[in-house]
Amino acid sequence: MDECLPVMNTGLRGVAVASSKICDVRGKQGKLIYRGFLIEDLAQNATFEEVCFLLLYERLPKKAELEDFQQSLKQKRNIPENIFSFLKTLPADTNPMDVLQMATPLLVQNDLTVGKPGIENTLYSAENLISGLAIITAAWDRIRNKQEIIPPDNNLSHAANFLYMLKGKIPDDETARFFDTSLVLHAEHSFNASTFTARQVASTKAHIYAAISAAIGSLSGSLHGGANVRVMEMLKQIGSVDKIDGYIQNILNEGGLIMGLGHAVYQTDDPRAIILAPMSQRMGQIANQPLWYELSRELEKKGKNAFKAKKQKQIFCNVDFYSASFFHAIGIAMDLFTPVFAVSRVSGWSAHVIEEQFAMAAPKPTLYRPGAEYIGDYCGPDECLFTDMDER
Ligand SMILES: CC(=O)SCCNC(=O)CCNC(=O)[C@H](O)C(C)(C)COP(=O)(O)OP(=O)(O)OC[C@H]1O[C@@H](n2cnc3c(N)ncnc32)[C@H](O)[C@@H]1OP(=O)(O)O
Ligand SMILES: O=C([O-])CC(=O)C(=O)O
Repeated sequence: MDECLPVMNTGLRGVAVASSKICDVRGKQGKLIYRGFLIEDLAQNATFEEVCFLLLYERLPKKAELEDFQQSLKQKRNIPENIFSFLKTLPADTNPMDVLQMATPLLVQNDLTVGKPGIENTLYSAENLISGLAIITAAWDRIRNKQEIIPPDNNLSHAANFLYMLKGKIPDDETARFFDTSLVLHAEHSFNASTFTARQVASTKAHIYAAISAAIGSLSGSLHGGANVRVMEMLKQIGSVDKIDGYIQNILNEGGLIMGLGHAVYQTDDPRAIILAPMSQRMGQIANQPLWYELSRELEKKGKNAFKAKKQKQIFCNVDFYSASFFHAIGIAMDLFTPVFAVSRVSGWSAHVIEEQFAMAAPKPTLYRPGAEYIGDYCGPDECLFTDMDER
């Protein structure tokens, strides 16, 4: 290896690899900020569409701008029919994250701007992706359950339309608003693993569809967005409050993970979990299923205490801890939790792809290409000698 700065085997924790104007995560304080605005403020006051505009266009929209933006997203709900035909060829048990990752690049078909220079073209693609991912996710759930695909309802917001296309029923206002807020909460989180993936792909000058598809793959992992599914599996496995202690002891003794706890950046509770907890409680009450919130609440307390006793350090809730029981309460299938995360995060990923490709926060675009310390063989002081097959 030639001279390289040694930040090896640390997962790049604490290493800043780029400047960004999109998001600030202040881990010690538990603050999450999108383009200067606190997440608490956005969750309280902004719709998902407003947040998408903020992330993509760097400021909150004026009324007319928001209306145009909403209209533009609605127009892009009509994805090419052959995407549905493709989905219908897949086995019904295909993982929805794999489906989303496979189908996302097909959205390129109704985007004549791809490959053309100019930020306005990539912004068009970003809107196409924001609309498209929601449609694909809802349609796949219908197709795999042998139900008719529901056409979009352009009187509905992005959040309400997604739930409508998923279930065939227009959600009540409270559910629609809560779901919209959950999309706001999941939209952006600086250089998390999937966003870094998207930016790295974008840095090669690959188009935004390639970057988003790669990011979906990255999000699917159980240490990242895929944790929300594992949280729900864990809650189901525990099943009742009296089983929590035993579950925790087993998991910690086996060196396993309590899903939804721990974070690479936050050293306090994730502000999104703090907002999601009462939303999960409320939706659980409405669905007449208070158990999952109650289990989560107890598991949080007991899990944190047991972790402290075992490791002599604290652990905190991340976004996936309460999103699981929240999504469950509003009737979203467990294996759709991570696709729903992607349906929201595509907005943040897109903003990052644009920032990366158009050097919006840096002097010029740069290809990511870190080094690695080679610790493999040299077969002696120099390189190995190639041996013929029958001499090995
Ligand atoms: C949207 C998101 O991506 S949010 C994260 C979603 N992921 C999860 O919820 C999965 C569970 N959590 C984890 O695996 C981790 O906390 C991560 C990957 C999120 C963050 O990890 P890091 O901050 O890098 O911590 P790291 O993995 O080094 O763990 C530090 C120590 O805490 C332990 N630890 C971390 N999280 C947990 C957990 N949830 N349960 C039990 N132990 C844990 C580790 O085993 C490790 O122990 P050790 O020091 O004895 O080896
Ligand atoms: O920032 C991270 O590492 C993970 C996370 O919480 C997110 O992507 O929302």
